[in-house]
Amino acid sequence: MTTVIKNGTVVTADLTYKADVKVDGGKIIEIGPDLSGDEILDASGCYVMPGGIDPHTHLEMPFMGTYSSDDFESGTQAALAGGTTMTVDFCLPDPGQGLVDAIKRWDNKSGLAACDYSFHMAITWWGEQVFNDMETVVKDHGITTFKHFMAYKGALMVNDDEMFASFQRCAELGALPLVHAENGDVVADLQAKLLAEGNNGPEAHAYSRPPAVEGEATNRAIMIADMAGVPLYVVHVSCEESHEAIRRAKMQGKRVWGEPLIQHLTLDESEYFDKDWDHAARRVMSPPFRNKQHQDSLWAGLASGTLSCVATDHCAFTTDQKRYGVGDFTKIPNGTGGLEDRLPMLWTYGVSTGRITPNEFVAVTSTNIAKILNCYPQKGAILVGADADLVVLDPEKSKTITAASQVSAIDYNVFEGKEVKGLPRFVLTRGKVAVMDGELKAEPGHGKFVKREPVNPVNKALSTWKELTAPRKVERTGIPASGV
Ligand SMILES: NC(=O)NCCC(=O)O
Ligand SMILES: [Zn+2]
Ligand SMILES: [Zn+2]
Repeated sequence: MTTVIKNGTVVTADLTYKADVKVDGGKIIEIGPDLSGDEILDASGCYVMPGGIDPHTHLEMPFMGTYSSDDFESGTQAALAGGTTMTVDFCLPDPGQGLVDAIKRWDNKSGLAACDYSFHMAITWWGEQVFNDMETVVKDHGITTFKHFMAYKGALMVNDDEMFASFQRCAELGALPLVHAENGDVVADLQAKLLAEGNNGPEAHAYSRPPAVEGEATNRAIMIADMAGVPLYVVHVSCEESHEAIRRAKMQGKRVWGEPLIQHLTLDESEYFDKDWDHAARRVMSPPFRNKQHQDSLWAGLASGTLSCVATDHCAFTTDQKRYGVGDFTKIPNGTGGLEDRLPMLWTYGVSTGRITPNEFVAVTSTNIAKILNCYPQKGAILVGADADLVVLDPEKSKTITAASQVSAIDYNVFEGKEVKGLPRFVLTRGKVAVMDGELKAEPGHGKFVKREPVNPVNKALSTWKELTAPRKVERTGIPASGV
């Protein structure tokens, strides 16, 4: 059966034009005027765009003594409700656990995904098995991105020598390292000091993670990636210090990409000073929300291209789970939600305000990450042959965000009360209509794993240049006899 999206304006990362889009067998089969088909979706007054790709989610993630409350079933339905048609989740091996073993757990969890998804693999410890498994993960499982936590000391954190070893392995395999950039040693010390002083509320979470610890770690990761001859992707860039490091690296010709979150772009540190403990704790995440100057820096990065993708880091804990940390802020599970709200919030606070253009909106919510993750143009494109992952966005449709009306399984929403404009009229996931006239019709189990190929052109260019400019032994004749 063919479906035609009619009378809309196609908006991609680089073009805006009037055309109908015809879909069959999960793929885009034709783009042009006056198309006919079995099912017609009227997109009058709407923009037809590639579905959002959220490169950073933690669904049913075991973390800080509990599990994040949105699983693949509720999380991917929330994603579709907001126009996101692909999520990339993090596979987390336990200490000492093999990487392939960890994938099995994530495969088991993802069976009820309603939209397509892929995985990043986290490097949570280092050893021969990890070194060997990395090749299997890339070649047999199509997971080509490896995350390194520079924070969460005593849990997920890896040290510089482990990171350097892993980055070099990524370079050999054509894979891409990712970093959570915060200096975990300094954070741990600051946490202990704050607690000892009786500073145990959620605001102390922000005090323990100042922008400087993020800036230092970002610089360090960039240097290590440069030494290893590999590109680098920095997740949840929240401040000018980290953005500045990425900006400088880019100007030096280094292949470094930065990912701000919709939360950091639109919510600020004043949330932690709220008198209501629950309100503040619900917003505890790492890195924490920052002030307006940092937000301006992130917006400028999106407009100028020094920051590349907007994600959510969706890691949703209920109020009861957050209360594990009453009396000790270090025990508040870190993470917030956003999957359902990323596109409408970015449209409202980015496009409607003139901070970014509609084409830039598509670039930072979909196309850029599809290219970085090497799944473009299967994903992130409106082209014949691409997957029919599409969002038909009505720029006039508005709503007030409330927890009561959300799809996500948690009992609050960090964007509660925000008025947003620019909502999906239709969402298609591989050709299947998951949002029909604004109503969610997602089908748990429809989602498929997206396998990715290693060695994208950036890795290849970088390794070619590194090899060409590598230090070389000087061949000499007439070397004098040793003085000994
Ligand atoms: N960001 C956060 O606070 N929680 C999720 C885990 C992570 O990405 O650091
Ligand atoms: Zn993180
Ligand atoms: Zn995360």
